[in-house]
Amino acid sequence: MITASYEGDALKGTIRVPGDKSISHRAVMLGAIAKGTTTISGFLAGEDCLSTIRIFSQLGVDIERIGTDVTVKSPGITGWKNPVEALDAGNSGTTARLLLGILAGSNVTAEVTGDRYLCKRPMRRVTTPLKEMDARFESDHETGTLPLTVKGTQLKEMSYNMPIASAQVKSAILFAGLSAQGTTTVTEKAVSRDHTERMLRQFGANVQSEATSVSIVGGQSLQACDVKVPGDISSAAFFMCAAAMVSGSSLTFQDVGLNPTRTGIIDVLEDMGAKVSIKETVGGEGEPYGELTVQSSDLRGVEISGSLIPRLIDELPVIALLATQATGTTIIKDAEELRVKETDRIEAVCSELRKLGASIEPTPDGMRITGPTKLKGTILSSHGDHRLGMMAAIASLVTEGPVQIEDASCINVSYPGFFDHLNSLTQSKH
Ligand SMILES: O=C(O)C1=C[C@@H](OP(=O)(O)O)[C@@H](O)[C@H](O)C1
Ligand SMILES: C=C(OP(=O)(O)O)C(=O)O
Repeated sequence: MITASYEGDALKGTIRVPGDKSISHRAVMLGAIAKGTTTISGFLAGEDCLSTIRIFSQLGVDIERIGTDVTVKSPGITGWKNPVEALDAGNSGTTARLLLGILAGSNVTAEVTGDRYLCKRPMRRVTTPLKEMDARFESDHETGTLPLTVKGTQLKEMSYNMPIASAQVKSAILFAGLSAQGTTTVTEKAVSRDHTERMLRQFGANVQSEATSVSIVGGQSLQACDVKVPGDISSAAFFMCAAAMVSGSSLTFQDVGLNPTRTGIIDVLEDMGAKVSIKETVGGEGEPYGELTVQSSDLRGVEISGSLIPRLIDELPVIALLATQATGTTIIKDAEELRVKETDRIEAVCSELRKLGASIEPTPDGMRITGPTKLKGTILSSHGDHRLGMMAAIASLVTEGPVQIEDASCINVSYPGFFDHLNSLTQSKH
């Protein structure tokens, strides 16, 4: 149990959040598919991305990590070997789903598993379309969940209309398409994060994007390269929301990722009345990043829905907290995907924020929050979900009395050093 006691502390200063989780996973994966040496700087050494490193090491890729610098030396996908033990993705949905797509067209047979949370999350969203490409999966249960055995085989092309906006599903199919015969196309209902497409191009692949469709020609080989990972805007979001809601705050984020498919949080903060300024340093085909400053302000409730949802899906727990401090009602809809994350984030966010006295109601595809409410500290559970754990810690900035957090160690999944940053930014006597 961790006690978070930061009542009313303004956040001030400059922060560099750890590397982007989605980009770190993909850098290791593409480095492992390409033959040769890939270097990664700014890698996120959180538990999820360490699971990805461990798995590709088991497949025979030589991966060395010193802090946030990683070197991937690979014989290329055709040189991978069958792992002796199951590939354990831990808590990481991204690792598991992208891996299923990559292994489907490899010449490896492997069992993929995960922790007790991941083994409950749906995998048919990737295995069903991959089977249309002739992928082979075996399991001794009918639930469509992990553990699953993949028997790599020659895949065929496919055109797939995705029923949900999910970068994990899109990426799994694009990775399978890379080793399939012919051209594979995926079409989304709304654009999800495009890190896979951008990084495939960085590794020399020809990937065509048009509106909500992405196409890849199979049989291309990738060229190892150097990848720079910017700071994770989904991690920064916790402190962005904190700075927006605690009076007297002004916080600057350096080298934070500003990929437009991820910046929904900035749009929402601005809509709610927060002061945000941006200095973009790099654009173009790689990953845009830059400097961002957030200052506190009076906030108002807003509606968050439609194509905005995939651009801020992981930020919704902390946005719900923020909405408790805004005047009026915030409505989050079209976000049913929250129900199949590390936990059911609609039920878990509502039940934890209610314990603090928030006025928040779950709906089938989101939540309704009315504010502003003066919250009161108590014991909260992370439900084993890193984003819930960080939401609870940030809540303690606006509660009367401390928040005690059960099972806070899961925060290391995406944000190692989170409490060190919180302590240094609040500059109080912690
Ligand atoms: O592709 C990715 O790196 C991710 C995609 C999102 O999941 P979905 O694809 O399930 O929406 C997101 O929630 C997850 O944290 C990371
Ligand atoms: C949902 C998340 O990740 P994943 O799906 O990779 O477990 C997350 O980081 O909030």
